[in-house]
Amino acid sequence: MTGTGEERARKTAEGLAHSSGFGNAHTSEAVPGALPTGRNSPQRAPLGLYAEQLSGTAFTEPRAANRRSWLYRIRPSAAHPPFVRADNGGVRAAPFTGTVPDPNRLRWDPLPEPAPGTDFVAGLWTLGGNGDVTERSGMAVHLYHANSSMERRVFSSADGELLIVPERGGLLLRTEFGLLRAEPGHIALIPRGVRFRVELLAASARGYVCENYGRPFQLPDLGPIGANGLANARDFLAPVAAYEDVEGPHEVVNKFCGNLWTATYDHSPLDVVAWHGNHVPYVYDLRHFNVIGSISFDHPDPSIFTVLTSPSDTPGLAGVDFVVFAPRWLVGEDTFRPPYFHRNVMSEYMGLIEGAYDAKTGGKGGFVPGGGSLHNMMSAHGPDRATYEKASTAELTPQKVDDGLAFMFETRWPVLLTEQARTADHLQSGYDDVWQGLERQWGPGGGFPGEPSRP
Ligand SMILES: O=C(O)Cc1cc(O)ccc1O
Ligand SMILES: [Fe+2]
Repeated sequence: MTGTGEERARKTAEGLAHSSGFGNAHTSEAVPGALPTGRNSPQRAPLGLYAEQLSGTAFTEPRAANRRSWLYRIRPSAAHPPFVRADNGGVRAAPFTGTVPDPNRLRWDPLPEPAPGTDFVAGLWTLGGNGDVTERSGMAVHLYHANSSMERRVFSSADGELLIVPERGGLLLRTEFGLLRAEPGHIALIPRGVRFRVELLAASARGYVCENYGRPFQLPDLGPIGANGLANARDFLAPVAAYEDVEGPHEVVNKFCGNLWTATYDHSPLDVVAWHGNHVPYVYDLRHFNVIGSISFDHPDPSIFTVLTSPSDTPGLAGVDFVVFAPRWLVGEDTFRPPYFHRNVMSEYMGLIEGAYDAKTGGKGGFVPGGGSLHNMMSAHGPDRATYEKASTAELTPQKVDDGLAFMFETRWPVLLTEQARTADHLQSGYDDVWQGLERQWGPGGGFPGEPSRP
């Protein structure tokens, strides 16, 4: 092969084939006849392959929730030497007990430049989270900043599902199920336990990861919205089978109960020639999100922007929701149109993929792409002063909000910080100031010009 790794990866990523539909019973074979028909585990799997089941839910979970796939591979995953502990780098896991839970509103700038040769795994940096990996509950917020492709090395998390949100630089994900390309503006969803290698499609790559320790993400119910809308199932793209038949050492990095472990296989573990099932990775282009909103008055709660939800045992209470603030029209009459002032029992981590967010000022020291904010349980937040002043006096003509793409990981439990997040140089100071100067309007002479004030 010729060309740089980056060029090779880009060529491979072009024109990828997919199998579409969230939650479908997908089937795929890279070689005709590799996928058995009529049964999962024939006495001898076709073409000398080994059959292996990968279970994402307990065998006995209800059919609607059950996730599993059958993989037909050159060597069974079981053929490996012992895993040994590896350096955790910037990766941390729940329970997050390293810092005192902090009720303050916090905001970070983007991660600093990584050292040369930092791949996706080495570039992972945990901000915080909640729950407990050993109990399969809660979530973690990670960020990544990488400048190198993974080589002869794959990663998987036994602790949770990985929802990857690229902000800068495309990723080619070589998974056990085949190839996916995730550019900024897309999300990638890697189910628990699925092995994958990340190759960069640009000189560097930056983004966010929600590690969902709880029940797998699913599309939210639509209730009165009807049978269509928000994220449509057909826009989620699974890969088609594509296998590597490569001998020689390959490092498998396994995140298990919070620590990184590594074992060296003597062949590529991405050797799946055919597969079928519904425990599969996906990419989804957030531009396909069908935004629903108010066409009369008032600002609806952002739950209408839910792309994916990880339910808990309590109906309507998510372990974590992934919510996107995509381009949309605002037409509400007599309405304060940006996000309202609020205190929320849920905790909100927000990131910005591009442009600006309509509740916050961008630019240096503001809410910027690659940065993030944390508004923990019951912390008071909402539009900053500049946004409030502008929106409360704006002329309410129809307005297109299309200068940014923001998202939120909204979780049922407070997000507790890692020590590295609490002490990071890129933690902004003075975030509280954005709500300073919201002067009283009540009282004689107060109120808006031309409107009654208290006598
Ligand atoms: O705090 C935020 O910016 C997120 C958010 C957006 C919105 O439209 C309503 C509530 C909310 O928490
Ligand atoms: Fe909020």
